[in-house]
Amino acid sequence: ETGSGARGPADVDGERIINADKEPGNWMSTGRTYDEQRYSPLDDISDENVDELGLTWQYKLDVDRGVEATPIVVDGVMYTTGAYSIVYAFDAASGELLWKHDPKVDRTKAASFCCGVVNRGVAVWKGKVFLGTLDGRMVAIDAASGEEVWSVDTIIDHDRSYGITGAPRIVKDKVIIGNSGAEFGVRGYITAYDTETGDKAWRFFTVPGDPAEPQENEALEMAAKTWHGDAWIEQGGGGTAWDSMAYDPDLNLLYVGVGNGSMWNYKARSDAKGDNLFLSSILAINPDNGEYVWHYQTTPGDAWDYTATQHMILADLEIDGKKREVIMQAPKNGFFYVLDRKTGKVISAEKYAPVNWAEKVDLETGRPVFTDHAKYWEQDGPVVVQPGFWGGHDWQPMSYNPNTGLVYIPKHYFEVTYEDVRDPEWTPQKGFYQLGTNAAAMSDDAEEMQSWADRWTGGLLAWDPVKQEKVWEVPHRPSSTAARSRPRVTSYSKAPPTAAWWPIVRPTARSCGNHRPTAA
Ligand SMILES: O=C(O)c1cc(C(=O)O)c2c(n1)C(=O)C(=O)c1cc(C(=O)O)[nH]c1-2
Ligand SMILES: [Ca+2]
Repeated sequence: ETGSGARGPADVDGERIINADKEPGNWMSTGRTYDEQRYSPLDDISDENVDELGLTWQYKLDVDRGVEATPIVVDGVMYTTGAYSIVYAFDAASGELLWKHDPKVDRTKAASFCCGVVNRGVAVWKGKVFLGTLDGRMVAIDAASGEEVWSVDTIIDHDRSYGITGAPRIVKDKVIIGNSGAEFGVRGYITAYDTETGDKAWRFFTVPGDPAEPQENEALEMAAKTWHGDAWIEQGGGGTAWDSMAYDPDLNLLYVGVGNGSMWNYKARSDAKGDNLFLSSILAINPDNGEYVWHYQTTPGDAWDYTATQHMILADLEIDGKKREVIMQAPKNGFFYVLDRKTGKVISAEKYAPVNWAEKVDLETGRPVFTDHAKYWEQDGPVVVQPGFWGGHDWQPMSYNPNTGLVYIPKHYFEVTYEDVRDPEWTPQKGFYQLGTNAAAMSDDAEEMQSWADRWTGGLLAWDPVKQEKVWEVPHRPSSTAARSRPRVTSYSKAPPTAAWWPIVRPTARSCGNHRPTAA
C-alpha cells in the first residue's frame, strides 16, 4: 500500500516502523525497520528477472561529491540527501522533484571532515524530515513544503572539527544524532532532541571528560579509570558515534556504535595503558533518558581507527538449540561479532577478513588476544596492519535475510602501514589530522604503489552468523587496470608539520567498485 492519499506526507510514527512489514512498499527509517535488517519483503524482483531491470528515472544532484544516503520512501515520496547535506524530496514513481532543502553548509570548511562532505540520509516522523548537517545542526523540515521548522546547533565546541555525516534515528518522539571528527581531536557524544520542539532531551558522552572535573554520570566515572596520561584530555579522546544505531522496542534499548580514539596512537593518547572506554564499543542506552545500560568493547585501547560505528543488525538466531536475541556487527577490526543484545555478552566472534592485530577473541573474557606485530608504538619503523584504517568493512551497510539466515557484507581487503611518530608536534588544530602516527605513509615509487593498489580490493560476502563462517563471496572486479589508467594514489610528502600528516590514499576498496580479491 503506497500513496493512498489518506495521510499527509511523511506521516510516520513508531507503530508504523514497528509494523513495517505490513507496508512493504515503504522504507520508513534508514535501516527500514528498527532492527536495521535492511531486508525488503517485496518479491516482484527476483533472480529470474533481475537482468530485465532498467533505468526508470534519474536526477542530477547539485554537487558531484560522495553520495552515501539510504533514501527514505513513504507513501510515494522519496526523501534523500546528497553532498553538503542537501535534502531532496521526489515523487518516487516519476522522479519529479517536489522540493529541495539546502542547509547552506559553508563550502570552505570541507577540509574539516575526514572522509568527504557526505551525508547518509534523513529520518522522517509525523510530517517532518530530520537532517543532521555537515556543520553540526539538527534541522526539522516540513515534509510538505521543504521549509525549515526548527534548527538546533548540536556542537559543543566549534573550535574543533566536529561534523555530522550520519542519519538520525527517531525513537518515541526523540530524534537522536551523534557526530564525527575523531581524526582531528574531539570528544564524542550523542544527543536526543524532542521532535516537536527541538528541545534537548539528553546527551551521552562516549568518552570521559577531564578527570579533574566530575564526570557527567557513573558510567563515565568508570570509563575515566581506563584512560592514562593527559594527552587525550586535550585531544578530546575521540569516540565519535558517526554512523550506526539500532533500537529494540521490547527491551527499550538503543544501540550506538562508537568510533576510534583521538589521537589514534595509543601510546601518545593514553601511555599505551588502559582500555580507553568507550572507544570502539557498542553501547546500549535507555532512549528515554540517555542512561548507560551496557557496553561491549571490540578493540580495547584502539590504535588503528578500528571504529565500531559500522552498521548493526538485531535478529533472533537459533544457536546451540536455543533462540538467542542477538546484535551483530562487522566492525572495521575484521571480526564478526554476535552478542546477546540484552546483556552485551559476546556469544561468538570470528574473522571475516584478514586480521593480524589479534589472534582471536577469547569468549571467556570477551577480549581480543592481541599480537605484538601491530603495536607500532613499540616497533622501529612502519608495520603492515590488517585490516587498515578503512577496515574489513566500513560504513557501507550490510543486510540480513531472515529466510536464508545469512548476513551480506560489503567487504574490504585493505592493509596499510602504521608508524609511531617520535617527535610529535601536535596541537589540536582545525582541519588537520591529529593521529600521532604516520598511517599509510606510502612510497613514491609507482611500481610499489601499484602493488598496494592491487591488494586493495573488495567483495560481497555472504556470512553465516550462527556457524560464523563464509558461505560464499563474489569478488569485485580487479582494480589494477583502473589503477593504471587513472592515478589514484597521492602522497602528501610536503604536508603540514603536524604529527599526523595524512598521505592521502583513497583506497580503491572504498566504494568505487574496482576491486580484486586476495586470499582470505
Ligand atoms: O572518526 C570519525 O569521526 C569518523 C567520521 C567519519 C565520517 O563522519 O564520515 C568517517 C570515519 N571516522 C572513518 O574512520 C571512516 O573510515 C570513514 C569513511 C567514511 C565515508 O563516508 O566514506 N566516513 C568515515
Ligand atoms: Ca575515524
